Amino acid sequence: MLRVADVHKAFGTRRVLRGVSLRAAPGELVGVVGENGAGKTTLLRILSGELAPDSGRVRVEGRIGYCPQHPVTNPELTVDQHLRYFAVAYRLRRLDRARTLIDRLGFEQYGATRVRHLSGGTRQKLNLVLSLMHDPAVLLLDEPYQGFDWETYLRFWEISAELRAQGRAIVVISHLAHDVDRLDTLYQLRAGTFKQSVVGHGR
Ligand SMILES: Nc1ncnc2c1ncn2[C@@H]1O[C@H](COP(=O)(O)OP(=O)(O)OP(=O)(O)O)[C@@H](O)[C@H]1O
Repeated sequence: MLRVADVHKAFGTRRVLRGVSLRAAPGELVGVVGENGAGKTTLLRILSGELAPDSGRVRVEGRIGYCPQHPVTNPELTVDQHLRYFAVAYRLRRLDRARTLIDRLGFEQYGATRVRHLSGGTRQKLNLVLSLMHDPAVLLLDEPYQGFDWETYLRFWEISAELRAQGRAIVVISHLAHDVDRLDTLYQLRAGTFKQSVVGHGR
């Protein structure tokens, strides 16, 4: 469960978020849209705890999985080294879930490849797996399918639908109008606040 109430954030004189409130319940798939520079990434960084809001409340129940807009990977480490590194950070004993996700996203052949030799789309697949491998209760995904080919894009939504059915709360930043049908709730960020619509087509 994620609850956000009246969050404000300014950078200097630029007031990016001016009273943003949002809820994502277990089993709810929430989309956040808005123009470039509207403040979507800023909001997700605040929800993940990476950035402090100037004011407002953020309450998260359960573990977070955060897939940031720009991969957090190290170009010199291999895919498998990333898995091991994140497994330690997440205190995971097994990598089964990460391996299953990698198989489903179709990059199992790159385990021993350094990230700097991966394509942009494959790097983004790894970024997504790193955010999901500990089975978080609350997923914060910032344009998670950037650079994905069509098949992988569809696979991403299939995985999201399964996680929603398993009771995970999911917040996805999206640019694509045709994603709307997959969501339960859509928040449009405009002039620093939300306009919310219940779309409910996703089920
Ligand atoms: N660390 C920062 N310091 C100063 N300004 C920032 C910082 N981070 C974001 N901004 C500004 O805040 C505004 C919102 O940026 P943000 O990245 O949140 O937008 P966005 O909606 O995610 O955009 P996009 O769709 O292009 O990814 C922009 O004007 C940006 O320049």
